[in-house]
Amino acid sequence: MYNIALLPGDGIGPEVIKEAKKVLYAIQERFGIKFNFKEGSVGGAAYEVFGAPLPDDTLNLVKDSDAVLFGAVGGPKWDHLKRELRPEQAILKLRKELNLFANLRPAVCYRFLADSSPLKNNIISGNLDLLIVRELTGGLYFGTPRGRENTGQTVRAFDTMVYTSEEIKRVARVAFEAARKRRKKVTSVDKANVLETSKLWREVVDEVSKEYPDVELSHMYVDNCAMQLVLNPGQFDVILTENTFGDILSDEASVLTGSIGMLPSASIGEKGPFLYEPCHGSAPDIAGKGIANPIACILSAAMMLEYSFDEKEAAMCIKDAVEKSLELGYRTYDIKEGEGKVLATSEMGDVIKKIILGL
Ligand SMILES: NC(=O)C1=CN([C@@H]2O[C@H](COP(=O)(O)OP(=O)(O)OC[C@H]3O[C@@H](n4cnc5c(N)ncnc54)[C@H](O)[C@@H]3O)[C@@H](O)[C@H]2O)C=CC1
Ligand SMILES: CC(C)CC(=O)C(=O)O
Ligand SMILES: [Mg+2]
Repeated sequence: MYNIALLPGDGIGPEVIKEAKKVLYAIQERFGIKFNFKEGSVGGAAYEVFGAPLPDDTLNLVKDSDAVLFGAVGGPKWDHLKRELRPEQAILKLRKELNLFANLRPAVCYRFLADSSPLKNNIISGNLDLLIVRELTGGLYFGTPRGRENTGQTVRAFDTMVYTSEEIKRVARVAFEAARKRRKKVTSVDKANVLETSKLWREVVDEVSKEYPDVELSHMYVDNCAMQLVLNPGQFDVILTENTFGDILSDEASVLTGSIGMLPSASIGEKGPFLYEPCHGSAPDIAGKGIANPIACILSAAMMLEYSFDEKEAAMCIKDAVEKSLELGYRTYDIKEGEGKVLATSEMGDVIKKIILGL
């Protein structure tokens, strides 16, 4: 029996979590794996009830679980709040509290979705399979000092980017280990021509690479990487990068897969519970309309089965069912093309569930 903390959050978070749960119940039925779901309040939804984006009860629930499936947090309703109270602090705190220092974001363009990619006329289209390994608990999102000073003449705002060699080493090892199971190529992305943190990043990654002589390492500046992703994404196997760069580059990579609604993620560390979440946010522009693409969240559940529970067959079953649904022409609005069958969020979940159950 696996204890799973479900944290739906805000906007489309609850809509996509509902579909992932539906799919996990189908897995339970087909494979006899038992899931015990407990739901926790997080983000703006938690702020409204408890006055805090990550209440103690939710943190305790998470710490007592075997894995966490997270929806999304945030929205314009809470944009006026001071930073500590904003919904986004919940996910940052969870990552830090659980020491989830590596975020794996696989960007795969499914064959049947190649026409949805803006690169459809590029020879690479339909052949995109890269993994972004993003450092998740350091860098700009956590560095201190941060704040504001009003000098009377102007307002100064500042954030700090800090990395220690240990932080770089441990996430680099995750990237090299992942590359070993893939096409054995790591591209480390930084801004070492300008930033001191990036200079250290490069030195440490070079050092770690000596432990992995079978893996080819290259370095690339982040601005060039942003361009290369669009120009020739097939050149990448594993992209290793720091927190902010990885956040931005993965949203960019998601478009190559057809939509940000297709991109799952796993946040891992030395020991669980690990956290799984779609790469997208709460999408306030489509929230409540029942049109969000649930596939990123469903594939995040598949990553949970693989990374937290080693249930490889069940994980593969979800991935195959997603691929089959696309092959059959089912689409959500964000990946629609031509005359394809455009489904609502819950209908897409139903299709994937039925494929898993062979119905
Ligand atoms: N991990 C998290 O909880 C994250 C939270 N956020 C928060 O989410 C809120 C909205 O942020 P945005 O910058 O608008 O990013 P977003 O990812 O929520 O949305 C960007 C665009 O992608 C579309 N989109 C996102 N997910 C989709 C899906 N599953 N299916 C179809 N279309 C989808 C949205 O409709 C929107 O047009 C903000 O408050 C932000 O801070 C943003 C990113 C991550
Ligand atoms: C919402 C943020 C804290 C981070 C983000 O955009 C992400 O992790 O993708
Ligand atoms: Mg992001």
